[in-house]
Amino acid sequence: MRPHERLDPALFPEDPPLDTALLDQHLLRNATAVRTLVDTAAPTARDVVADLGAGTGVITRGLLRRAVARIYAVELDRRFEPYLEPLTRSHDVRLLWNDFLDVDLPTVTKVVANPPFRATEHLLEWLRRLPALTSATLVMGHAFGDSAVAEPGSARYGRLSLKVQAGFTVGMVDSLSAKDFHPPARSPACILHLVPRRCTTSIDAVMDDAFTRRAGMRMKDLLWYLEFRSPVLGTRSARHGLVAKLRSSPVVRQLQQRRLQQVSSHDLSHLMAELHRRCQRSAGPSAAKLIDGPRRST
Ligand SMILES: C[S@@+](CC[C@H](N)C(=O)[O-])C[C@H]1O[C@@H](n2cnc3c(N)ncnc32)[C@H](O)[C@@H]1O
Repeated sequence: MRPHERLDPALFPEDPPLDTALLDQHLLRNATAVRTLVDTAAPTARDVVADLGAGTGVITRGLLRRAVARIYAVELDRRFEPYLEPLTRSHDVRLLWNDFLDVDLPTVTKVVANPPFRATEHLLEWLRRLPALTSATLVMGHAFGDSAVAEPGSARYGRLSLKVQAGFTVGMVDSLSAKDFHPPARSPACILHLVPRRCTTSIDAVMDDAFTRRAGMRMKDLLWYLEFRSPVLGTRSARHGLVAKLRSSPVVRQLQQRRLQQVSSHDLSHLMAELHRRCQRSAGPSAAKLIDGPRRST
C-alpha cells in the first residue's frame, strides 16, 4: 500500500453528500492511484477515452494532463454537474448523464475508470462489445482482481476467471486499501489492466459460452451441444476434435452427470488446466486452431 500524498485540491474538490447504498459512490482519494491509472493506460493524442462513473471527475482531470483526442465522462448522478461541467469549457470532454451500460461508444479506444464494483460483471460484457477498445484500466474489488488473474490449477481459479480470461489478457497493476476511498470502500481494491484478446482459445471461449449461457446443462449434454450446436467453434472437424479431447478427459468423465453450475471452482480449475494441457500436447492439423481459436466477431 502506498503512503497517502497531500491531496491536490484541483483533483479532489470538496465532496458532495454521497450515495454509497445505491450508486456505490466511493471517491478515489489517492493521487498516486490516479497517476498509476493514467500512466498504465498511457493514452495518446489518438485515443478516445471513457471515464465510467466519473463522480467529481478525479480520473477525467488526471487524463486531461495527457493530450488525448476526446474524453467521454459518463455519470448517472446530476449532483456532480458542478464538478464536471467546467471541464467541458476548455477541453474536448463530453458529459453523458446516463447509465454507462446503456451508452453506445463505438469510437472509444481506452477505458480508465473507478466504476461501481457491483456492476463489474455487466461492465465486462459491455467492454467486450466495444469494437475499438485497446485497453481498460480499472479500479476493481481485490477479491474480483484475484479471481481475474488466477491461473487454471490454482485455488482461486473459477467461473469469474474463465469469464474474464476468455475475453481479455489481464494483469494486476497495484493494490489499494479501503481507506484510499471516501467514504472508505467496503473491501480492499486493486487496479486491473485488461487488454481485449483478438484470439481467445477455443476452450476458454467454449467454456465461457457454456458457463454464462448454459449453466443449467449437464456436462454430458454440454458435449452434445459443443459438437452440434455451439456457435463458438466454426468447422465440423474442429468441433469434433475438441469434443473428442473433452470426452477422453477423466475430469470430464467424472463430471458427466453434474450440471455446470454445480461444478466447483476446484473441479473447474482442474478441468481447465487439463484441457489446456491436452490441447497443447495434441498432434494433428486442428491442434493449432484449437489453441488459437476463432477471431472475436466484434
Ligand atoms: C466508485 S465511484 C467513483 C467516482 C470517481 N470516478 C472517483 O474515482 O472518485 C462510482 C461512480 O459511478 C457512478 N455510477 C454508479 N452507477 C452508475 C451507472 N450505472 N452509470 C453511470 N455512473 C454510475 C456513481 O454515481 C459514482 O460517481
